[in-house]
Amino acid sequence: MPPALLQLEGVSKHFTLHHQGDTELAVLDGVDLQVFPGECVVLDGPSGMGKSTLLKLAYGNYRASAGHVRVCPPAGGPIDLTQAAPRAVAALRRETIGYVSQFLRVIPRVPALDVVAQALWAPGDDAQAGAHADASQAAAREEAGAWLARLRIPPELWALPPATFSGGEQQRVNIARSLIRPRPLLLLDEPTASLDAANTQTVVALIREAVARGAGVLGVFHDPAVSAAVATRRVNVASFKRAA
Ligand SMILES: Nc1ncnc2c1ncn2[C@@H]1O[C@H](COP(=O)(O)OP(=O)(O)OP(=O)(O)O)[C@@H](O)[C@H]1O
Repeated sequence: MPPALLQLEGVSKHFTLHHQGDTELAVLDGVDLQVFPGECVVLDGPSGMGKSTLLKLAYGNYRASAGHVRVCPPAGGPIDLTQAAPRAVAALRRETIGYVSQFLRVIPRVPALDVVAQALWAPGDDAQAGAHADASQAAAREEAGAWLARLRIPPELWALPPATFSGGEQQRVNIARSLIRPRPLLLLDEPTASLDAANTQTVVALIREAVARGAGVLGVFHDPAVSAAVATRRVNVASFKRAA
């Protein structure tokens, strides 16, 4: 069996609510979970159980209160996000982990086409001049255009910054930006939440294509039909609760 792309071992996450007398909120406890290449693990469980929190732990947005969160990059051994330096986390996010949330973090004044194409540029490309950087940026923009077209963003919007786009348009730009680079591990937090039926089907197809090329996917889907269409395995987050 190939090594796990993501391995959570004995992971707990508690929040300290400082504005409520430092009350401890225990959200996840004893999480043992692995994601392997070529599978789509769907996280189930009632609202507020900790599904998004688990994805944020796997992306390094939240630091685990206990345990280990290991991500395996294409070259080299696993890296423990609970101990990794910020530079190592940034490299993992660039090359190994794709994360789609419901919201696009809008970058002011950057056209939608470049918001997507930038995910393909080599680090520093945007600061470099010269024929090589120009050619690689042109190729990245061409590929970005193909992704935006597939996700039905009209070409007249490509040159505009997405700040004024509709919620569904912003979400599709976000999906294109997060998936255009074929990273091995994808974390998807309700990626179809504000999409119409046609775009939802496109995203289902994109997820299946990623799994078929060997990516490992860990996702949360509000729509049971989407979840059924992509899941190869299900894990109920309610099982990661401390016994009362
Ligand atoms: N940064 C934070 N600070 C304090 N509490 C938090 C924080 N993030 C999440 N929580 C709490 O952790 C619990 C789990 O939240 P989370 O968003 O992970 O649930 P979920 O299962 O994804 O819910 P839903 O299905 O409604 O999206 C909630 O009670 C939430 O209030």
